[in-house]
Amino acid sequence: MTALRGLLSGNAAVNTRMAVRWISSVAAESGFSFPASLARKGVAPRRDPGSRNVQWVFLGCPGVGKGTYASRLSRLLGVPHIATGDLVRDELAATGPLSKQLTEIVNRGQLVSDEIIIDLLSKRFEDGVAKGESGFILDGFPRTRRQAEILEGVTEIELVVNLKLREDVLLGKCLGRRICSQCGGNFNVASIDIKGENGRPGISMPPLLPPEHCMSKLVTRADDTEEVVKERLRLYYELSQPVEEFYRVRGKLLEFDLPGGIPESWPKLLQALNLDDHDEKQSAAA
Ligand SMILES: Nc1ncnc2c1ncn2[C@@H]1O[C@H](COP(=O)(O)OP(=O)(O)O)[C@@H](O)[C@H]1O
Repeated sequence: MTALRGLLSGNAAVNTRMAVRWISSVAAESGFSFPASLARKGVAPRRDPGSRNVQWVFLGCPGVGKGTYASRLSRLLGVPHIATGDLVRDELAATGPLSKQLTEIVNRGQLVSDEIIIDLLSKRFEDGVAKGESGFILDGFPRTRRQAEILEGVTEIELVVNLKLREDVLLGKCLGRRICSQCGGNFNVASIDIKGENGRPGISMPPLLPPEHCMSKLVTRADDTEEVVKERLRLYYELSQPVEEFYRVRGKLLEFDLPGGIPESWPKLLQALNLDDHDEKQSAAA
C-alpha cells in the first residue's frame, strides 16, 4: 500500500480516521498481540525473556533521556524504538513543501498536526511490517490526549513509562545534546553535578560522550536553543497531564524518577520493569 501522503489534503477528521483504520490493519497484519493490560500497581509485569512483542510507550519531558532509555530497552527486548521526533527530523531533511512547513513548526517548539504525525507513524509501521518487525517502544507519541485516544483505538498499549527528572537539570540536558552527523548516535556533553541542600538530595549526571571517531562530527539540533527548549518544556507541561491521566486511570502508567545518570538509573529502571534478572540482556544493551 502506498504511503498516506495523499490523505494530508482534505478533511482532517476523515483523514485521521482513515489513517487510524490503516494503522489498525497494519497492526493486525504484523501479528501484534493485544494482551490485556499487564501493568499492576505501578510495577511492570515480569516477562518471559523470549517474549518479543512488547507494546510500550515512553513519556517524559524534552531532555529527560527517554530516547536514550527507550532505545536501550528496544535493543534489550528486540523490538523497534519508534521516535516520532526522529520521523519528523527525517522529514525535515528531505526537500519539498512539507519539509518547509515542518521546519517552521519544529523550530518554534510547536507540535506538528495529528494528521501529519499519524501519517509519518503509519508509514513507519508499514516499513517495519515489511521488514518483519513486531512490537514497539514508542517515544514522543502520544503527546496529546487526542493522540492517546487515537492510539488506544487501534492497539493495546501494555505499559506507559513516565520518565521524570528534576526540572532544574532539563534545560542543561537539552542544551548539551549532540548528534553524530554520520552515524546518527545521540550523545550529551552536559555535565550535571548539583550538590544536595536543604534536605534535597543532589544529582550527578556525567556527560554521555561519543567515541573518538564521532567527536568531530557532532551537531546540535536546530530546536535545541534555549528559547525553543523553554517553549517545548512549557508546552510539554501543559499537554502532558491529560495524557498521563489517560493512562493512569487505565492502570498502565509506571512513574519512574530518574535518580541520576545512566549508570545509576539504568539498573533501577530494569528493576522497575522486572527485567533486572537477565544479566546477559543488560550487557547486550550496554
Ligand atoms: N507526537 C507528536 N505530535 C506532534 N508533534 C510531534 C510529535 N512528536 C514529535 N513532534 C515534533 O517533533 C519535535 C521534536 O520531537 P522530539 O524529538 O520528541 O522532541 P523533544 O526532545 O522535545 O521530546 C517536536 O518539538 C514536535 O514539533
